[in-house]
Amino acid sequence: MAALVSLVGVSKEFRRPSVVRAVDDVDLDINAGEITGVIGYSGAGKSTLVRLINALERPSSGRVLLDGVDLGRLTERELGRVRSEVGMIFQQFNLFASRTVAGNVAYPLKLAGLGRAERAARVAEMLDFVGLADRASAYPNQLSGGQKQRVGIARALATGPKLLLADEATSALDPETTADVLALLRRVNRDLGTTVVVVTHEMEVVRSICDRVVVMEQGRIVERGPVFDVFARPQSTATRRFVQTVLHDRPDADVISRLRGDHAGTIITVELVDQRTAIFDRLRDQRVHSAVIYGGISEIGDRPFGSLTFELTGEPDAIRSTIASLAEITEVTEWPEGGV
Ligand SMILES: Nc1ncnc2c1ncn2[C@@H]1O[C@H](COP(=O)(O)OP(=O)(O)OP(=O)(O)O)[C@@H](O)[C@H]1O
Repeated sequence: MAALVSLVGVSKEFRRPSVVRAVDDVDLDINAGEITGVIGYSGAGKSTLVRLINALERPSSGRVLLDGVDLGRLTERELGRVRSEVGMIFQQFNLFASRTVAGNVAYPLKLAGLGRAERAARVAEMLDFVGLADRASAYPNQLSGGQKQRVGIARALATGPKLLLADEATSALDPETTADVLALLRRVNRDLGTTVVVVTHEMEVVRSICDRVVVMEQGRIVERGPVFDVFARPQSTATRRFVQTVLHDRPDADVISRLRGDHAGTIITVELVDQRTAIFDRLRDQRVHSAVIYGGISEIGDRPFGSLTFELTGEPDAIRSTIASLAEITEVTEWPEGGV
């Protein structure tokens, strides 16, 4: 897949008040046509990474290429043109309070030199796309947070950029509004073909819309890959912690000891990756009684993902062969009797 953005050995140091390496020797390709999530805790370097991509910051070393063009080699004037191919939305929306919704969306079109009629047509088209056609003459302070971000998206996309950068774009919104704005970003990607980079500290944002994820810690990329793979096999401690914030299907030690109090049988947790029905087929074959006592299934992309915890009761031999049979098709955790 073609990279729209490539970072090659990029570092960014800030020297005041003391030396901080906000981005530390990062190599990264952002694929054209995908939604890439950049996740990390506060201070990991996410915002700096994004500001390097739209040339608001220049790297201390390394190269940033946008569509094959090395941003470091461009003049300020050429950079201006490149920046118009990159839209950006922000946590605090950054709308002009003194301009109407239509005026906000028209602003970048004016800068790009479009005439009045062309501007009006494009503004109408964009407001229609984000579902705010009826609020064109409202002012930002008359809008909800979700509506403000829709205006931000319409404004960012008005000039038809190839790339949309979303820096914590849903962090100031409630969960329901967040889901609406994320659905809109997905539509931007699918319907307009815009490549999207989403900076977030929330794994739910990554789970719900991203194709790929990059995990940052102390300026470095500690993990990357397709979202499904990273959820299924998180490698770093930071990634595992992020994954746990959205997957509530795996019992922890406290849950297991509580379950033990109510269930005298053998307790196992079965990972569920794609093979929803096969697990039940295997359980049906055996002379073992099984009951689901904990678990959950969610989706990543369009694929089911989760785990189920069963209590198995029956003859020890039959239980052993059930577990062996399940282990042929998925990962099985058998919780020891004495606690975990
Ligand atoms: N202009 C600057 N001058 C000095 N230090 C900076 C500057 N911008 C960022 N930093 C420092 O670089 C590091 C990375 O900051 P950055 O904002 O990129 O992280 P982040 O992951 O986006 O965090 P947050 O989620 O809190 O915004 C931090 O230690 C920060 O204090």
